[in-house]
Amino acid sequence: MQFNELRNKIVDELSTVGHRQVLLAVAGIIGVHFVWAWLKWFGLRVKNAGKRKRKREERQKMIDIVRNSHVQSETYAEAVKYGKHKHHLSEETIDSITNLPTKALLGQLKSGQLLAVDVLHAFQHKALECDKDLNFISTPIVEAEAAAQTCDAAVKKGPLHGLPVSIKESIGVKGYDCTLGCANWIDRPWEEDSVVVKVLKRQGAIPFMKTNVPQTLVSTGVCSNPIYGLTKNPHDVTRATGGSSGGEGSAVAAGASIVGLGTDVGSSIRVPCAFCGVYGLKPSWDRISNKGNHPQMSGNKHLQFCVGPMGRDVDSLVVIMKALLCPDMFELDSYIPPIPFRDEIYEGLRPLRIGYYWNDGGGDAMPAVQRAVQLAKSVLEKKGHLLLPWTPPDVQTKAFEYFHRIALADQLEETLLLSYGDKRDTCIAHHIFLKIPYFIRSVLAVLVKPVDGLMSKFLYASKPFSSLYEWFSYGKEADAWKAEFQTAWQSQGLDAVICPTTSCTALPLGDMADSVGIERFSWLFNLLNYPTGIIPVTKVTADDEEKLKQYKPNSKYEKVVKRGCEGSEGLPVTVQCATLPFQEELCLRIMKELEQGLVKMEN
Ligand SMILES: CCCCCC/C=C\CCCCCCCC(=O)NCCO
Repeated sequence: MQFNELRNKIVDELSTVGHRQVLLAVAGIIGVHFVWAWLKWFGLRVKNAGKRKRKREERQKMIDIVRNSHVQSETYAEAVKYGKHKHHLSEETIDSITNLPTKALLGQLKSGQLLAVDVLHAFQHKALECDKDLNFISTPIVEAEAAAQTCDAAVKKGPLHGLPVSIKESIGVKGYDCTLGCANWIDRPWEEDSVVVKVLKRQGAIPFMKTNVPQTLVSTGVCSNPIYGLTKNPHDVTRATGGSSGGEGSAVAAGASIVGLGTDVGSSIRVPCAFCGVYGLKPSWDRISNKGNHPQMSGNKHLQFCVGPMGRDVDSLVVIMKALLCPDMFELDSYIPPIPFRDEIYEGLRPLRIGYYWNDGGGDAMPAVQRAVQLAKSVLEKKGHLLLPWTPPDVQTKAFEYFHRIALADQLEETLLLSYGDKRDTCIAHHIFLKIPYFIRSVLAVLVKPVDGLMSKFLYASKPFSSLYEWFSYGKEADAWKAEFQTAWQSQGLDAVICPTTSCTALPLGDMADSVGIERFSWLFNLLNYPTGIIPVTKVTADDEEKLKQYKPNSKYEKVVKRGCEGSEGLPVTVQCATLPFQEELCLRIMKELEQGLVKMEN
């Protein structure tokens, strides 16, 4: 039959059926489509619930394996009785090992004064004990035992000989899932270690646990997901750890890890450092390899994610950076510029010009945070540097829009897909806003503006791109603004800036820490791609609490943050130090001087 004949036949047939029946048929087809899609979604939800339960059981089994290999006994003779691999460390010894500063621990491991196996057992023991209250372990790495034994038998000792390190869940470790707290990624174990894990192992480090993350990694307040649950802050278990490297922050702050690896695309190393009071470094893009990690958010070349160390002191960050910046890493990932750690910059003595601020044009940080910046300023002045007040240009206007529009360019579609058909954690509940068509969001932005200026700004800045041309043009505009920013920085002759990490200390769990904007002060350096380090400088005092009472909030955000900071006496307060791209060594130098100056002040 010819095509025309067939078409005429169909038209004839349809004309006898009538419009009503046609409409009914179309509605039926659409209905079946939706029911089918819903059934598929529902089936996935049921399947995912089962996968999550099994994963939790598996985690418990792994914890038991590690726990059961630890038989506590006071004497070595008893340990021998239990078997060669059982640990024989008393609580006292465990404390003395786990409390050592990184350099001292490495020194004792290298000299043979401490065995890698004992050090591993001490940290495993401490981690398992602390985890009961804090829940920072997503999974122990059981191969650590064999690695420590191999290390003890080795003749050649690497720079990180026997150093136990913790690894964020999203970083690839052979044989282990990178779920990001999403059931869809359960049972997809990594076939290979990521480049950073390979290099750390080759340098003698012993990865011994993977640490928890917020579901999808796109939460900077609360670290929680439906597989492994909520991670708590060791300084106050009713407060958030920050995210997304919250498991690392909690573990390091608890003393259960001396140093670990986190990732940061929009503050994820730095907010947990601030909330948990630990040291951290977000390097420039491409200084440290990202190859072999979970690819979430890695497709957006205007905002790339960085792997960086989080640790107990500046030395821990330095030893990890030195170990990673080696020919092995440059060979395993040829996209990384082969720039080794430059001791001459880290150990430099040149007096520096450092800008400082606690208001980026979007309101003052909380009083304790302002005091922390002032404290850092006076310590650095005593070290001989020139500190200048500086307000970075256009942060709350242009930069806010550039960062958020670029970060949300795909309307979080990749992120929402990760948790499709899965239970969604409350820490990412607000992501669903991006499913509302933009024209409705823009109306909402106008309506909420009088009561919540920040939410209104978020809603405006979530504007999607209508074409690739618009996306390319916007990228060029953002690059031009970055160049202007660099000019403003260089016109002051700045080497670095010191500013708050975020405007508050650790916020209470619940709605408050789930709210948007926690990454205030830190996202700027993702947009700019400037290396940024976090240094704990003080603790909230009674006087800060008094001043907080007088703090006049100018927006709903400041009101929320002020309320969250109430009752925070004793919580750690950090500052942030940023330098120009690829100046990680300079950033670490300033952090080290600050750390030394603060210790001197205490004594
Ligand atoms: C309309 C309001 C919804 C806004 C929700 C999103 C809020 C902020 C924008 C993106 C922030 C990115 C945070 C990324 C955190 C991070 O660094 N993750 C680590 C990935 O390695």
